[in-house]
Amino acid sequence: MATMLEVNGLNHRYGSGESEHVAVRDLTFTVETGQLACIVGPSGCGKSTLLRCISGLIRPSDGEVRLHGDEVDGVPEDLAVVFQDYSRSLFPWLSVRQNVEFPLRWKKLSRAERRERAVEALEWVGLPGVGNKYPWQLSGGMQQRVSIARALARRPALLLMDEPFASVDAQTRFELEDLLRTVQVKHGSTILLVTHDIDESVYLGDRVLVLSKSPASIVADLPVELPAERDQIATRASSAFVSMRSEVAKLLHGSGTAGPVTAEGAPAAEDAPEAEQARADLTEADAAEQANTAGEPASKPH
Ligand SMILES: Nc1ncnc2c1ncn2[C@@H]1O[C@H](COP(=O)(O)OP(=O)(O)OP(=O)(O)O)[C@@H](O)[C@H]1O
Repeated sequence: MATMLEVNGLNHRYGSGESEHVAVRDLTFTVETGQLACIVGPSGCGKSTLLRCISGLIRPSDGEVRLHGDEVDGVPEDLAVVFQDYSRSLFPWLSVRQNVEFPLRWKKLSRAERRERAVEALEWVGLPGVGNKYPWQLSGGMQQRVSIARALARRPALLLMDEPFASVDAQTRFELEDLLRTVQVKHGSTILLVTHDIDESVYLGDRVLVLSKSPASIVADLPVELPAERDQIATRASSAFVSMRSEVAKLLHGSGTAGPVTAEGAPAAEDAPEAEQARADLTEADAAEQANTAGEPASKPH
């Protein structure tokens, strides 16, 4: 399998002197073509900073990022990003189809080709026939599907997703997770998805990269040994899923002492404090993310 993304010795510092803050420390990893890699890390560890460096939105203090061998220096044309906050990334005054078509304006495509791609991408995400509606006429989950369609319509070499399902209800989240895996398997997309939800990282990923607390460094790079076809109920109840989720929780908490998690998802009694702490860290991260989505490029399609 060819390598799509290479991150070599990446460091990023904000500020300088006394106010210097190291957000990312010495990150090195690759993502292979066609892989869905999940990055999971605690709140504030530097996940978004890492994605900003990969997407060329900020220049790393040290190290390099390569996309299909080319050094990233500015936002690559064949990279797309899906953010958590769909309501700020879709243009309310454009129809759904026009939103999906919008970033294609910069590609050498005729109007008919742009329209064709938009219609096709909306079909991929299960939204045929809504092209003439406006985003605000759709549910939150549907709006996020439109954001995903807009990213896919560009046929990106790499799709970056920053907590893409953190703002929708649990049922919709499950549907969108399944949609993403279906689209990825069907179209061989290469995806790097950041989340602070352990279960989501294991359910979605072909691989899970676990980050440390701030500054982010890689604690583990784990292959997900689950069948390619996943099911929200059967997969999550399987022993392979439960054991991997427990391993990731232990790594995230950093103690390495948290014990097994029961098949029902509750930590085994003697290990409850560690596992619960890991979960609490992540719940806190969820709350912080919901409360503060500032800092992401607003109203700008990617
Ligand atoms: N522009 C900035 N200037 C200074 N510090 C920043 C800036 N952006 C982020 N930071 C700091 O860098 C650290 C990492 O932030 P980042 O947003 O990358 O983390 P994160 O893991 O994505 O957080 P969360 O899980 O809450 O989304 C934090 O301590 C944050 O305060």
